[in-house]
Amino acid sequence: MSAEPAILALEAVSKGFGRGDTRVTAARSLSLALHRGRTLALVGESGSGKTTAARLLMREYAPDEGRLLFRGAPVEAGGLKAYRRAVQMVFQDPFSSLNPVHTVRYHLERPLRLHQPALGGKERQAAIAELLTRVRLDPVAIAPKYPHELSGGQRQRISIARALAVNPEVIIADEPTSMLDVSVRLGILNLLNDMKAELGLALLYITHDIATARYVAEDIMVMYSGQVVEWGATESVLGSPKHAYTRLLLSAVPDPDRPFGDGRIADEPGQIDSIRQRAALPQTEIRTVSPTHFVRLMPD
Ligand SMILES: Nc1ncnc2c1ncn2[C@@H]1O[C@H](COP(=O)(O)OP(=O)(O)OP(=O)(O)O)[C@@H](O)[C@H]1O
Repeated sequence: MSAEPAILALEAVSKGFGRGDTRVTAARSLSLALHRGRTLALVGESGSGKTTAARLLMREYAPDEGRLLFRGAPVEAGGLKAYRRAVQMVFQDPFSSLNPVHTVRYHLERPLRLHQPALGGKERQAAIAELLTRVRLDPVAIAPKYPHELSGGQRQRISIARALAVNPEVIIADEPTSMLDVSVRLGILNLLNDMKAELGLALLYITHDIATARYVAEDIMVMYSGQVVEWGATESVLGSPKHAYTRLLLSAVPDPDRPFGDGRIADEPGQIDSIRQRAALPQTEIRTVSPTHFVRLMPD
């Protein structure tokens, strides 16, 4: 955890969908805070509420209860433009997040035109080259290409460059490597780590893969059924997990000493699901906990 004030925070936020018997509570009194130069990993199985948390942070959903705070204050209507620039998202699917009819240059030109209208043509081209270099791509070779001419890893690098084009303070990366070949995942995670360090970004790294969370995040939050069951410094949470569900997620990693060893990363959602079913973790045992106080709610 960091002593610096949070750039972005959810404070006791709840969000549900549907009505009556079919109502799903996707976030229950969820609190989290993102700090400059730090990564928070949000970990949990499919359906635990990770993407809902991301959408609440992106202001795609309004909370039913609780507050979103940006630099310590609620976002007013007048501050929306600054907020949209400051908080950027990198999506899971690099294949659908780029427009197939436009070149890489176009994808980077657009946010630059929108958020830095004072840049002249030459300056804008220099900014595009700088962005591509920053994400470790060759500007001359890559700028004129179309998305179908790029690998999945290269596309995800373009998505990251596009997010960086507006000088964000926060990047929310929702499963940014899960659709990529195992061989390029580590490169993308390293790039996100480098961007955090070089640009002082606050990162929210959403994943169902606890092994990669350990690799990129200073802090970790484990979600189950819409609520946080455990959080803290990554090394202490994963080194000595207090909650049975955290231990289950850890047990799905084939070899904790070699999380990237041979490509057997535990990133199949079904794998976690089946472990939960085998252990018969009861949904009813999960109750709302206070955002700063996490206890073992489930039997060991
Ligand atoms: N727009 C929506 N309408 C109705 N239900 C929703 C909506 N979005 C999410 N849910 C439900 O809320 C719960 C949490 O979903 P969410 O997508 O946040 O989980 P997740 O942890 O991100 O899962 P995944 O890893 O599969 O993306 C699920 O039960 C889901 O079905």
